[in-house]
Amino acid sequence: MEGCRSEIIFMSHSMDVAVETKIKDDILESQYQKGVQHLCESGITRVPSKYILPVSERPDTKGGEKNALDLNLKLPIIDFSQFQGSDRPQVLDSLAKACEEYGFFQLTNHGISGDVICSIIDVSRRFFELPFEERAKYMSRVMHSPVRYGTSSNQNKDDVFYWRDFLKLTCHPLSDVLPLWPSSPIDLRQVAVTYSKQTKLLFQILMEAILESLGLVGTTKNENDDDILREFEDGSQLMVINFYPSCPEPDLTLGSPPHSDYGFLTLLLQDQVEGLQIQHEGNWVTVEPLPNSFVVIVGDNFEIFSNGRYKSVLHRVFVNSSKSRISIASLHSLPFKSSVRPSPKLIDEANPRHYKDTDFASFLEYLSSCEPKRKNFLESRKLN
Ligand SMILES: O=C(O)CCC(=O)C(=O)O
Ligand SMILES: [Fe+2]
Repeated sequence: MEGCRSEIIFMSHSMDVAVETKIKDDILESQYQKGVQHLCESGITRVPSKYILPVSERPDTKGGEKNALDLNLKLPIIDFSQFQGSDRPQVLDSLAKACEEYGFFQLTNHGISGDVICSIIDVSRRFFELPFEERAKYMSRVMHSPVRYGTSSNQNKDDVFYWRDFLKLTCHPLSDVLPLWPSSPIDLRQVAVTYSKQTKLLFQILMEAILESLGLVGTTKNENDDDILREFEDGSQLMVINFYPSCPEPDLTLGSPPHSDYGFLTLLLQDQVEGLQIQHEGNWVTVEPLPNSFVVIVGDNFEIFSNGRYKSVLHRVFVNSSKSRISIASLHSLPFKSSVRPSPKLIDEANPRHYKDTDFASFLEYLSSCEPKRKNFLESRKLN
């Protein structure tokens, strides 16, 4: 009898512990869902276990953190002003080489003024400095909300969280989405509209040049060649403002996991703080910030459209212990309802079709069904 009683007491005690632990975990989980900035404001001095990556995925392992100089690499830089002049054929060659070998390049002299660039970085910083309650108005766990303040990479799915908060703004069709954008800071809408319109235009001009580098549009244009360019006029555009607070133990975590971007091209603006790395020949290479330039990233849709000739590039973000970092990604693709498929002109006997058709709905389905790590979505679109 006595033994039985103590067993019951022991059981109810261990149940209390289990319930208590569960309640504690739930409270902590709801704290993490509020974002890294909120966590930092509570005065933490260590990285909570929720953000600690397995050793093999930390920034200083897995191929090592390298800069281009150590690897004897010259990361591609394209001077946009040369597109217009007599050097256009050579610049198109460099463009093709960058997209084939690296899946990215840095773009200088692109024509978007320093003022527009400073203003968007400045207003983004002010947004993340707002009181939490103001930012929280835009918090949503629904992946495709037109406006979404969130944290980590996929906060509904990530076991380990990443050291990033973000504000995602759908930019098209502008008149529908603008009233949903944050009304504070007071100048955010106006600054972000100017920035999104100018990056959209830059994307369209770049697309024309890149299609020319693939031999798909050119001096002898025909009607079909222009179809895709016309589709881009009404294409999708998403702006993601990323904020990476400084981190007390940056070696244990990442700001963003290795991933490729979904669309055709991403025009990425980074402030002067290092963090972005691209994967090249198995190494993680830091893309040093170049003042007033864009990092142009080839996305999954473009790899599919080019039938594998241009490569969507894996990239990730590391954080540091002294400075917060801001980046603004402008992601461009065809209209959400369009299908993306390899261009028929890039398919022949020697180079058969390598990818299935895809659309945005299947991407969203993929996102809600599994962890968006590495190149899995693109892998799922590959034939054979
Ligand atoms: O912050 C960065 O440099 C990269 C951000 C990024 O990869 C993204 O928003 O898709
Ligand atoms: Fe990205």
